[in-house]
Amino acid sequence: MEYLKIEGEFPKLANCAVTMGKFDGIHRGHRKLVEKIRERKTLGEQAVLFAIDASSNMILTSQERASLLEKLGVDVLVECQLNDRIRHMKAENFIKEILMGDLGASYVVVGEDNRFGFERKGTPRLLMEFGEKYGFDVEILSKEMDGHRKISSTYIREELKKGNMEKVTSLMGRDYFVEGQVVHGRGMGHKVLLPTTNLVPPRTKILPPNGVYVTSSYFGDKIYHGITNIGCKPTVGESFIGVETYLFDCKEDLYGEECRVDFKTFLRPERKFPSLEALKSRLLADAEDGRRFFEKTEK
Ligand SMILES: Cc1cc2nc3c(=O)[nH]c(=O)nc-3n(C[C@H](O)[C@H](O)[C@H](O)COP(=O)(O)O)c2cc1C
Ligand SMILES: Nc1ncnc2c1ncn2[C@@H]1O[C@H](COP(=O)(O)OP(=O)(O)OP(=O)(O)O)[C@@H](O)[C@H]1O
Repeated sequence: MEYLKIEGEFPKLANCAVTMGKFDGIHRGHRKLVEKIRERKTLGEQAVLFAIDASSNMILTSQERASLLEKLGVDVLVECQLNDRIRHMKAENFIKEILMGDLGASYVVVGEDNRFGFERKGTPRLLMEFGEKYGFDVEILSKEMDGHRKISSTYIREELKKGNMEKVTSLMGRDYFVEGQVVHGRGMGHKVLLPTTNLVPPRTKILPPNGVYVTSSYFGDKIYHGITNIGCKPTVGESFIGVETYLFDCKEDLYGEECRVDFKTFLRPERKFPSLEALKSRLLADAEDGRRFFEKTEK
């Protein structure tokens, strides 16, 4: 996949099947659109996703989004900040200059409530009108629903903030995850408590509430189940919010390895314990809860 981060001019492409939007999370709705541009590859078109990039509070970092889109078969990811040029461009000019002019769109697919251009005046209907006039295909998709509510990045962020990981998984069609390199903690874990892997989550990423979660950690193809604390370890005091996992039945040294932690369910809020012994007995009870979760789901 070509990953183009636009600073100024757009690239000149041709014969493209394009979808566009903010695309944070690549949730089930987004994937319907990606599937459509992928299908058009059989007609010799390139599958192009035009994504407006936000810089904070993201479900996925830009890099995580890019690697998911690559796996889903997108040929070109065009990523652009919501800068003054884009913000102030009239919807008609956005279609003519960027979609038709730069991206050479022969097909455009968006969701039924998609808005673009200055004052968000661009609509699916406007795209249809231009498509008919200038000869490119336009498809408008109905929204993928969760009961009566449309699936959206906003909805997923709300559920993430509540720690409702089961709902997040169902809306995304995949578990929420945090990726990073295993770094050294203060070493107290394996000396006094339990051995753990520590990750520093990316700054731009939205995190569920501080607390303990049942998780699966991936190191390449290798998977370990476990329990993860998100927080600043109030019992011992840490200055930043970390993601710290106790992996079940793991004897390996994993420092320096790249890891992805998938979140399954919330167990309890993070707490300040009166002693490390009290924390340790809670951790052992949490681990039992975590193991029971997997015993149930893997039956
Ligand atoms: C599953 C899990 C749950 C945890 N829960 C808490 C907690 O509720 N309160 C707390 O202060 N620290 C909690 N911790 C963090 C411990 O304090 C931490 O493992 C210990 O301080 C070792 O940190 P270190 O690796 O930086 O030495 C938890 C850690 C794990 C792995
Ligand atoms: N549930 C859905 N079903 C089908 N298409 C969707 C769905 N959600 C978004 N889309 C479409 O995907 C593209 C990108 O959507 P975008 O990320 O901008 O919106 P969103 O997911 O609703 O997020 P937000 O809550 O930030 O508005 C748009 O064309 C949009 O209409």
